[in-house]
Amino acid sequence: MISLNIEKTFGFISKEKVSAYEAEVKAAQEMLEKGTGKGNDFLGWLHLPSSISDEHLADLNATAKVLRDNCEVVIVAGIGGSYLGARAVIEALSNSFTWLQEKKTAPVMIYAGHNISEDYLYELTEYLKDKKFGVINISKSGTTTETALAFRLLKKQCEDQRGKETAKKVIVAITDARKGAARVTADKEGYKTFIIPDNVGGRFSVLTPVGLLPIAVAGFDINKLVAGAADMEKACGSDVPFAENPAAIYAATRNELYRNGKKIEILVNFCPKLHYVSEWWKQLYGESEGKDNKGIFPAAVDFSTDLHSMGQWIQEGERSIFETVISVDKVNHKLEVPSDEANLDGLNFLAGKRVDEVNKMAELGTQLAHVDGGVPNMRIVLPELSEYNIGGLLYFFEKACGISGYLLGVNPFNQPGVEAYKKNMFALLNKPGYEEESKAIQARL
Ligand SMILES: O=P(O)(O)OC[C@H]1O[C@](O)(CO)[C@@H](O)[C@@H]1O
Repeated sequence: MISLNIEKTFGFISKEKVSAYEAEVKAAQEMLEKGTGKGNDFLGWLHLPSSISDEHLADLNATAKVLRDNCEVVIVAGIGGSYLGARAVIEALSNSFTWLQEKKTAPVMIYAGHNISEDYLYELTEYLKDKKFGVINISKSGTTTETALAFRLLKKQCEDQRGKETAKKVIVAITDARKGAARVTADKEGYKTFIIPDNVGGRFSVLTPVGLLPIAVAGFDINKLVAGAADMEKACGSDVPFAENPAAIYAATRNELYRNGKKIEILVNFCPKLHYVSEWWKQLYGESEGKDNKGIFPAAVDFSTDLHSMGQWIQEGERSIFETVISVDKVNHKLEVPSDEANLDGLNFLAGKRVDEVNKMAELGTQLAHVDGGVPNMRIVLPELSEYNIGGLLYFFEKACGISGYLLGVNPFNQPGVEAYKKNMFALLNKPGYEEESKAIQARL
């Protein structure tokens, strides 16, 4: 199970001040449990892990098998919470070069519907031309432009290449039970569908079929992922005392840092496989807390890579940041630094050492340097990258986010600000129904 260490924040905020959040956190947890807080119609994620049935997992695994048996490539079409969770888990657990390996144990997973780049979509459709591919179309609203546009292209190509009957077998829709264009199309075409519950918002949906189906298709054990999340649900439960509850402590610490002028949280990893965990986390916290002119800005870096770009800013720039490091204790493979007779690179002092030992010293050295430079530091340790631990990590962040949003005094479960760009885009594109907005926006150009 993951563990949290906040010792290296204490030069900046006091332990007593963090402990003093106990009552506030308790109130926030009660609001979540009793559904008395803002956004209380979106609390379906709270006890989701412990309520997932074996039958549901079996249905997901069976559908994943159909896709695995019939596809060389599977496209996950979705944006935001409708793709980031799946990508986060799949990339965290996959071989870094999985798509280059000759002997494949699972379909190549590709993501679309998360941008409107003509080149991206053209290149994707070109790549797919000789591939037996399938599509998982994921959209809670069923009307998101980016995803709908990509799906329109992919559906046609799949039907043209594989025939309508096979396309029906290898296209799966994950969407609302009743409404939205994705639902209408799936029902009309007879696709297998999974439902995103009404009371689970996109960014909290990784443990619904939104995340679970693609993760299973990619060959990972969703039963273990859910088990890890369920154990974390217990560990972060409202009955767990504040001092032993990682979600409570994380939420309290980051809010105390925020109240002391630390407006930016940088999620750090020392393992590139975690890049998309950070992307998922950015949406979770950004959409949940960034409103009412408030909220910690969630940023992320991949170290040691970004020590050679953002490292300077973090060490010596404006002191408005703190770091939360995700550290993986045990790596999955062993590789030692070889000795070299000529030693031209001067690295023989590392000969015989594990590469991970060098990485761990980079991590420790960075932590000490950044704390010395005025950057408070929290550390989340994962024993290793596994389905179980990643499941726990995701739920930990979700629970802490719910608590943290209530500590901040916002509704952590809406995202009204996202509509502004959509309204302008539709007005600029003369979407029917936007005539007034179109006129108004044209007058501004
Ligand atoms: O699943 P949908 O409805 O396509 O939405 C995708 C994403 O878009 C947003 O609604 C923001 O526009 C996110 O909250 C969500 O995760």
